Amino acid sequence: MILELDCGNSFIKWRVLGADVRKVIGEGIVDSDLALLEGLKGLEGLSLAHCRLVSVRTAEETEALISLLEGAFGVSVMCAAPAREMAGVRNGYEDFERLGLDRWLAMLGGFHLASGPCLVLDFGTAVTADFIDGDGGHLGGFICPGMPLMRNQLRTHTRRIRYGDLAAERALESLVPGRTTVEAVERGCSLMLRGFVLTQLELARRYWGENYSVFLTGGDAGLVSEIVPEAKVVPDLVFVGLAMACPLS
Ligand SMILES: Nc1ncnc2c1ncn2[C@@H]1O[C@H](COP(=O)(O)OP(=O)(O)O)[C@@H](O)[C@H]1O
Ligand SMILES: CC(C)(COP(=O)(O)O)[C@@H](O)C(=O)NCCC(=O)O
Ligand SMILES: [K+]
Repeated sequence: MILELDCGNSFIKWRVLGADVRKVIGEGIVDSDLALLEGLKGLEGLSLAHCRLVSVRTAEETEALISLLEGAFGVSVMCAAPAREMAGVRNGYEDFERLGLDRWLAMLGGFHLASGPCLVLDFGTAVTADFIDGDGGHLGGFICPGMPLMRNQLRTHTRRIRYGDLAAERALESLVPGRTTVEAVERGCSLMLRGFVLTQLELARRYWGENYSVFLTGGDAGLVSEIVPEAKVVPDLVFVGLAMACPLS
């Protein structure tokens, strides 16, 4: 079995693949290392032969997680590392090591699935957009605050914006002008995301006309998917790239 981990700024996404790697034996989204261990220990018959991981956390946090996993399961952990070029994609950053590894892997996955020009949009703590040309050249990208950051900035820096998670979820059932604070904020932030997405699509059209693929990934991809009907929603896009960057043989 193979354990795959995507350690983002807010959550760790994990899954366990079987001997037939097309079979997902278990998966989850957790907010701490300990919750990850608990989730894994809850899997019956778990026997890990390999583990591969991508992290955008600090080296210290990532190393702590790796020792925890090595101690608990006796596996060695393979980590995705920055590269100038991989699987036909050329990193477009001036300093290739500075490009977020989750972005890099999602790009590898997207270009592999599209075999052509593509726009990769990831909706996590931050929202990122990356443009990959038909020849695999990364043209660059954009980073802006994601839904959790936008709403928390408003909650933190104003005195009268306070509401709970359940109300937030309900508020997003519609996008008409809000009549309560929670509706006004949640829908306002959701429209900011949609505006960002529409601008990215415009830029993609300027580069490639109609001849390009769009991929949506990250926990909040569902907030924008209806305005991009042509997009492929691929929740495990980072894992697709992770398998390419950390092959087992
Ligand atoms: N099952 C889930 N658990 C936690 N967050 C989720 C879940 N499904 C969707 N989300 C949304 O995903 C967002 C986090 O996205 P994610 O891609 O995990 O971020 P990051 O990679 O930065 O940790 C949260 O704002 C939350 O609204
Ligand atoms: C942009 C990010 C914060 C996104 O992280 P996420 O929202 O997925 O947790 C991450 O990819 C990162 O730390 N990147 C390094 C900076 C850069 O890509 O330029
Ligand atoms: K992420």
